[in-house]
Amino acid sequence: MLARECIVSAPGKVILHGEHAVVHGKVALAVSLNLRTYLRIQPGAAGRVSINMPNIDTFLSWDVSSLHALLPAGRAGLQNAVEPDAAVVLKLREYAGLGDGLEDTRSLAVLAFLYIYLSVFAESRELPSLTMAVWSELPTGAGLGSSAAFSVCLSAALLASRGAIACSAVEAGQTARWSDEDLELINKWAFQGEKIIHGNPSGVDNAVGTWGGALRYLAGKIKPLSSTPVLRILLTNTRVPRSTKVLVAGVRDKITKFPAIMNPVLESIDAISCECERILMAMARGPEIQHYRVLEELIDINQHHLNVMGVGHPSLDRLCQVSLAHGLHSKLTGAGGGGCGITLLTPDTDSSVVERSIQELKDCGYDCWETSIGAPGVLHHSPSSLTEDVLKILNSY
Ligand SMILES: Nc1ncnc2c1ncn2[C@@H]1O[C@H](COP(=O)(O)OP(=O)(O)O)[C@@H](O)[C@H]1O
Ligand SMILES: C[C@@](O)(CCOP(=O)(O)O)CC(=O)O
Ligand SMILES: [Mg+2]
Repeated sequence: MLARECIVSAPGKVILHGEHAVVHGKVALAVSLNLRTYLRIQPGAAGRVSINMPNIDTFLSWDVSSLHALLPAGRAGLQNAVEPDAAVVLKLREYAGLGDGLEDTRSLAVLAFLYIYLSVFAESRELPSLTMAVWSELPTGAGLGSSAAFSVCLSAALLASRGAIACSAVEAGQTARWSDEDLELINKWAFQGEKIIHGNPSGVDNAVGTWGGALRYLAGKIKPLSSTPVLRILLTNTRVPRSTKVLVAGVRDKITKFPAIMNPVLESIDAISCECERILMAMARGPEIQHYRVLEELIDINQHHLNVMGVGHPSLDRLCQVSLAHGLHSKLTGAGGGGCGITLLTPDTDSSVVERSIQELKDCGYDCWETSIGAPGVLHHSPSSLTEDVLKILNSY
């Protein structure tokens, strides 16, 4: 059996407030980014499954017949995306030669692919031969949700290829969205991919990757923030590598060790997200400079909380100091421990201040750029809707 061809993309995200706390049932506010992950599935060489992930320098190929032995027992059906079972994940690790306990970039990506591929096709009589290529504009492991964009793409492309969600041809030069029902299913399976990569994800990143735009996320409940003001944000990548899985586990340990100390911090972050949402709504009706002053204070308080939770890093402290020297307020975004931070630009920020801040942050060895937020969620592409660069990369596998 050959897989159907399918090209998809999904955006990264920025968490304005609520990272980590959202894993423990608190509110997070997140917005999609104009940086995307692109993934193409093609009918591959007969009897082979090949995956090409140039961002992480990983190129692997297996015999379909050998993958059959890995099909999970007790198949739950496509609508009930099942939690990755530890024994199943261990079996996949052994099969792919990844060894137990390996949490590196490549292992997690390979496991996420194998898990979603085998689960999505578990009920069909045959496993399809296919070639997958994935390319991302997002930095990997930097807090911008590359794992979720990857998981959303995997889920959408494999479900479409299986015929479980709509997969009709997209007109030349165009992209298409899926129905809400299809998006729900994409999101469910992407969440399972995130579970492999993050261990214990909240689901906010895959929700943004699936639906795009700005949203409020609380314990699995997604509320689109329909009327938000246009916010100008600087993104800074400290380029300090870190793993979301390790950082999320560290926060959980701290909460277990010091519940009476950490729970009030989580409550406070929840209140920050709620206050931020209230201000954003008021700004959508008529922005005033005082609103920006409140947003700046909320950023500062939250950054202190994130440090208390143990997910700060000297590189992020430096970002906050450099930007504050120019009157700008920053906090980490995503899992922290390095990776990216956001800086709020306000209407009274002079363009020369922005330019000087960007230059000073670059002088620290960081990447820094003004971003645009609110991109569409997962998209189905015609090949001609892709830029030449992306098409060239996907076509080379
Ligand atoms: N383009 C990609 N190709 C392959 N794997 C990817 C890609 N982008 C992300 N991943 C997977 O996601 C992981 C990074 O996820 P994570 O630590 O959550 O950081 P973030 O989501 O902030 O980028 C990588 O280790 C890798 O397994
Ligand atoms: C820390 C957390 O809140 C966000 C992680 O985002 P990222 O993987 O660092 O992009 C974890 C989660 O919500 O699953
Ligand atoms: Mg992630």
